[in-house]
Amino acid sequence: MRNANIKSGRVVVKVPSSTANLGPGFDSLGMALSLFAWVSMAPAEKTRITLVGDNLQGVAEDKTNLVYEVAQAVFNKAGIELPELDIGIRSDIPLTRGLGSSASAIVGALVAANTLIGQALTDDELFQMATALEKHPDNVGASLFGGIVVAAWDGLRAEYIRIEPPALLDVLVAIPEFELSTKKARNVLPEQISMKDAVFNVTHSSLLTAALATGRLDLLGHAMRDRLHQPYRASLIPGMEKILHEATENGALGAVLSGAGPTLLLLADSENSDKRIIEAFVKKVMDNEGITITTRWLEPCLHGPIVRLVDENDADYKLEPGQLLRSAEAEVGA
Ligand SMILES: Nc1ncnc2c1ncn2[C@@H]1O[C@H](COP(=O)(O)OP(=O)(O)OP(=O)(O)O)[C@@H](O)[C@H]1O
Ligand SMILES: N[C@@H](CCO)C(=O)O
Repeated sequence: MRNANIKSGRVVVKVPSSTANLGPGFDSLGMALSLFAWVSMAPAEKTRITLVGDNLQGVAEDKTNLVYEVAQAVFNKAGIELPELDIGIRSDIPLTRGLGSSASAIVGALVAANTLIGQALTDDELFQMATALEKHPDNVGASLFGGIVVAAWDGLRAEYIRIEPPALLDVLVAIPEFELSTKKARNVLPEQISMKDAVFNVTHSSLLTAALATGRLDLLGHAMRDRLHQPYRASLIPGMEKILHEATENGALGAVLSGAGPTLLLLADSENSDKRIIEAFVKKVMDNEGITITTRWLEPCLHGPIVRLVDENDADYKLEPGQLLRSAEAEVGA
């Protein structure tokens, strides 16, 4: 058993959501977004899990909860026993919509648990664990490091490089009311693709990465095209094909399926794009398909998790986990 430096207070972690793939960078490119989840964690006599807000319906409130399980994986790896936890989770990230809700929960749990045990694991160990749990590094990399992450995982080890997102990039997400699990959206993908389509994706993903790294917003429309996953997923998301094909004619820099979907993501130039036209176009297409969507303008999030250790003996923090998370926005930063 490792000599643990277990913190006595409560850890509160704010984690960004993420979009994966950015079109051709399937399982490789991710970008953190300004929509957040919070995980709070403290050692306890008996495990309690408190869910806050409307976005966590159906999430387990016992020891099968993803956040609890991931925390235990951290303690196991560090050789520390901490079986009972008081956990609070608040999320503004809708579940199973392609905005990395599971990745943010995994990253929040990893960082909170690791903070509780005095940073026993390195950032690299957390990234390797997160990738193995999520099975691809794009969402977890973005939530863990912020900005844009270019990552590759060979099933054993993941490597990444973080890129600072171009300035002046606005992000419209159109979130359908229906859910689409990553599992279902991966099941429609073919086992094999043609050399022609493979070459298309390698070249476009490389161009996209270079365009993002050098701020060439003018190339995004060309570079964000994909033949590896979006064409196969289109049947699951009415309106997607039209939005992807016509986005640039309607003022966007480019449009893609966000992660495994069903959310659609459109990029805009915050100084030169007419955001009203882009949003009206998306709403009209989805309305014609009879799909109800929520639209939100977001920005790339430049930071990974923000961590705060609070002393529960402090009168200000004598709060239930739920209340603490409600005030977490103010405490841990907007
Ligand atoms: N905050 C959370 N706490 C516990 N479990 C969560 C939390 N957020 C997500 N999950 C789990 O993750 C599942 C959603 O994962 P899934 O990969 O299907 O979608 P996603 O992560 O929202 O989308 P994508 O991976 O395409 O971006 C939920 O059904 C739930 O089981
Ligand atoms: N790269 C993954 C992301 C899922 O969130 C996919 O598209 O299946």
